[in-house]
Amino acid sequence: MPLYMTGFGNHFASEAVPGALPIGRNSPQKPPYGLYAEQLSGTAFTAPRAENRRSWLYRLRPSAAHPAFTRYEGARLFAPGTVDAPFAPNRLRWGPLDIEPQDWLDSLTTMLVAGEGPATQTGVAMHLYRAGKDMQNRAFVSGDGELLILPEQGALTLLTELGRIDVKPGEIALIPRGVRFRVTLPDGAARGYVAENHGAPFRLPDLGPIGANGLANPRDFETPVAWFEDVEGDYELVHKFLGSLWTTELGRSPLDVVAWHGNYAPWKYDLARFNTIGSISFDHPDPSIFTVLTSPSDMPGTANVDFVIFPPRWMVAEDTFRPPWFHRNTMSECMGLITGQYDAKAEGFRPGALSLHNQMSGHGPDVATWTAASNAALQPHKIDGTMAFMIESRWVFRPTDFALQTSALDDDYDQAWTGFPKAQLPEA
Ligand SMILES: O=C(O)Cc1cc(O)ccc1O
Ligand SMILES: [Fe+2]
Repeated sequence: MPLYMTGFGNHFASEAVPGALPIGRNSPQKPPYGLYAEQLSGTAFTAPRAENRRSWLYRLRPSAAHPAFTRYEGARLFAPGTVDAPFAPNRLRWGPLDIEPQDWLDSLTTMLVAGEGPATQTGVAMHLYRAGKDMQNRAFVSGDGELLILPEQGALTLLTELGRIDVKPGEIALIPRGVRFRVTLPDGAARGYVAENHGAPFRLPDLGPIGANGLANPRDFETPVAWFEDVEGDYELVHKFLGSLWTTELGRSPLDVVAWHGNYAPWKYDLARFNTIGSISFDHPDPSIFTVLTSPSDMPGTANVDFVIFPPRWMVAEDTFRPPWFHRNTMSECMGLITGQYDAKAEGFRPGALSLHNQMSGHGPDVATWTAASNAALQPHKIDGTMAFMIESRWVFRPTDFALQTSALDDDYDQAWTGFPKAQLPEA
């Protein structure tokens, strides 16, 4: 069982071998045991202290020691670029994809990309994974963004440079940009979502009048203690860089960090710990009250990407249409479902599915949901056994070729909003 240290963005210190972590300085002339000191910077050296993120790693060999990268030919559906042709403002929805025999890396399938991407450090990409075997003797790293991993089926073990994380459906994990890792599957197969954030690192949202507590509380984020594998021999490293994949042969495991300290580290979080807040009077509040994490952009209050969840919660609002209202939004909304049913869609949105409501496209409850909610007795009611999520961005999402061509694409999604009766005005 991996061990964890708690707190979002804390300055941690951990050693897998006693005496491996230098005390009182980052880069001694001779680190303990001949380890190599390496700084991993997740923000500019000069970022303000409250935003500055970096860790110091003490490893068996420097990560600089590797031959040149060449083009990686696996993971053919991962990061292949988006469609250049004019893209209609249609609402889109995809059913879940089947699990494949590949490992986690090769199963990654890019569906949507918002923003310009890694070259300008803006936007977010939505990938799906559907893996059937362990990653062995190879590791992956994204230089393009941090990876927010959302399991939907099957647990994952994330073996990272900074430690081991066990994560299962209902929990999420984050691998910072530049951290190397491999994935094994304790349940033999796994499926889920990955949001790759190309912009500013995710942080907890401000709470404003909510106060000092609530939503995702910092103490519930768990970062693993130092762990390493001492493996010599064939070992591949696949590196994602500017949207394409590159490979090199290391001859050793890159997961060889014996000790580390700092505040740039992977973590996991159990979504059941989210302190959900909602209306106790009337009206359906804006879903920003469900923000778990936010990546700000240069426009105040306008996220590069927000990660928002729709957890189990009580509905008690009076004289209110309780489900999400009809709306059009300058932000673009991509949604997924971990378990249960989503309260805006009575039908057709299954766990593992994905939906897209881009900037200014009209959406909201489907006809069945609208009919039921307009006539429901407004007793206190618990929405239970569900976990939907939204990746919301100020940038428009564009689909990949695969996303537009797969048979998982629902060719009838507009049907969700047909058949609404016309409002009846009083006779003049
Ligand atoms: O479109 C959606 O289903 C997401 C959403 C949920 C909600 O409660 C309010 C607004 C909103 O965009
Ligand atoms: Fe919406």
